[in-house]
Amino acid sequence: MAKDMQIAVVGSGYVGLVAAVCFAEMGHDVICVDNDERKVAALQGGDTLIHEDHLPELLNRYRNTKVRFMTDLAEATRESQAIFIAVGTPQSETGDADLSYVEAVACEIARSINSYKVIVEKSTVPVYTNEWIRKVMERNGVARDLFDVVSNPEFLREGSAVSDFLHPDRIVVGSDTARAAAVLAEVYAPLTTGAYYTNANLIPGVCSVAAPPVLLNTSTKSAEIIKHASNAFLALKISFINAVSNLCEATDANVEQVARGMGLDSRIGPKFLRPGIGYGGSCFPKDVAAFRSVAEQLGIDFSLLTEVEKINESQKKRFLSKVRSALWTLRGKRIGVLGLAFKGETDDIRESPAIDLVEMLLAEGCSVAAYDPAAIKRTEEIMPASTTLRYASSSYDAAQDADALLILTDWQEFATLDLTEMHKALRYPIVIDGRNLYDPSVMLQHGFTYLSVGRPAAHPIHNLRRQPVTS
Ligand SMILES: NC(=O)c1ccc[n+]([C@@H]2O[C@H](COP(=O)([O-])OP(=O)(O)OC[C@H]3O[C@@H](n4cnc5c(N)ncnc54)[C@H](O)[C@@H]3O)[C@@H](O)[C@H]2O)c1
Ligand SMILES: O=c1ccn([C@@H]2O[C@H](COP(=O)(O)OP(=O)(O)O[C@H]3O[C@H](CO)[C@@H](O)[C@H](O)[C@H]3O)[C@@H](O)[C@H]2O)c(=O)[nH]1
Repeated sequence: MAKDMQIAVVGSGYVGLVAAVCFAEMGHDVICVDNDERKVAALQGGDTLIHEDHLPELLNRYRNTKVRFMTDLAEATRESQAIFIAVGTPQSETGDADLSYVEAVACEIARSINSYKVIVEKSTVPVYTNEWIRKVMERNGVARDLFDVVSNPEFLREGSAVSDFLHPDRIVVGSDTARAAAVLAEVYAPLTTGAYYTNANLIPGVCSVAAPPVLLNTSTKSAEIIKHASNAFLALKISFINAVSNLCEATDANVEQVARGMGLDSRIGPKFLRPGIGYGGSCFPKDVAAFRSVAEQLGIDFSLLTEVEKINESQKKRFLSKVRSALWTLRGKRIGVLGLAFKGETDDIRESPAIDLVEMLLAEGCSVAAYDPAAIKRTEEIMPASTTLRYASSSYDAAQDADALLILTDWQEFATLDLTEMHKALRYPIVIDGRNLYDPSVMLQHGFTYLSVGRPAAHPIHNLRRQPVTS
């Protein structure tokens, strides 16, 4: 039964598309619906539209067979047992999650429902959303025994989305009825029983050695809160280490040593203790704001989250001050920038701190040559090239004749630059690294002035003159 369950996924953005092809990989038949006709046509033709490891391979394996893409939600509703809603829940002006896309989908399901369905919140939504979906269904005349609403939050990260989906730490199912919980248990059975991991056709590097994930059954409200609380806690961890990194800079201590010393305590753990230029992306900024807003509406003081946001904002300004401290004045300076995406291995630029920094540099009168392995096309759409902004063809092209090179995204390829080439390309050998990709002593050996986050700066003598390369 689990092998041939018919599932609908509504929304074929990041989460919807990854969920659709991964459900197919788990053995299910999937209809993936989007109201963007252009997107549906591209997906039918095999274009994923996003840069994500393993996604093209899975899309091509299953498109138009086990995964059908369409715009017709009514048909998808009628044919499926479980309908996963994975549409956007962007931040509204007040900080709340804008749930209008979720509501529109619920209304459309209500119009076409013909037998018992489990409606699954896969989008990140605030507590009580399941009750609102229920109300929308009932207001549209759907009998209460024709549906259940379940919360099944998604924890995948961009850049490792397929691997995260097929090999999650936990699968949270918030359901208030045993009937709906049983349907979700069946959907995820290939993972939770471990059966999927014995498949001979596993994608190399994704799931070869896997302990089956824990299936955690909770109430719907608890599941909704688990998602917001998890993202807010991870954001808090990042802001905490960023604040600690500032303290390290003020005392000439080294945040990497401090983070390692903290992370070895198993109660703290080593992950999400990388300092940088602040968190970004389509999730943390909006989800922290939405969680804060939920607390406010419930009359609960959660000003800790306001502090998390404040530290995150100030981290970008602090990085700009670091650039100023290395270059004295900024007007007219030529800056090479490595990285536009909000993190490495993705072309997503939503709420990217790198883009914010490029905007700040341009506002200061700098000219910028920026390079990113995958995100230039998307960036050009919101920030076209101009007399002061050029998109470079490589890291070395971005560095050519620049007064300083900034590393703003943690792409793996930026951690393995040819430092001798880079030194030759730059007008002054100054690297300001917002992601701590290099060992300061190695940069010093190569003759760079090297500033990073929360670690003592490396300054060769006569650091503002071009230095001979020593390696
Ligand atoms: N991006 C992530 O890494 C991630 C991870 C976990 C959870 N989430 C959550 O998942 C949700 C989706 O995020 P995303 O990044 O995939 O969003 P996205 O913007 O990439 O995709 C949303 C898709 O929904 C489609 N859509 C909107 N209204 C529709 C409708 N009425 N019918 C059919 N399709 C419709 C849009 O055309 C779009 O393709 C959000 O709530 C987000 O917070 C995202
Ligand atoms: O130690 C760290 C870890 C991350 N970041 C930054 O934090 C942001 C978010 O990174 P990450 O969490 O890896 O990426 P996302 O794809 O945004 O994933 C987060 O948001 C998703 C959407 O809700 C959740 O599903 C994931 O579990 C959650 O990790 C990025 O700007 C990173 O550069 C740091 O600065 N330091």
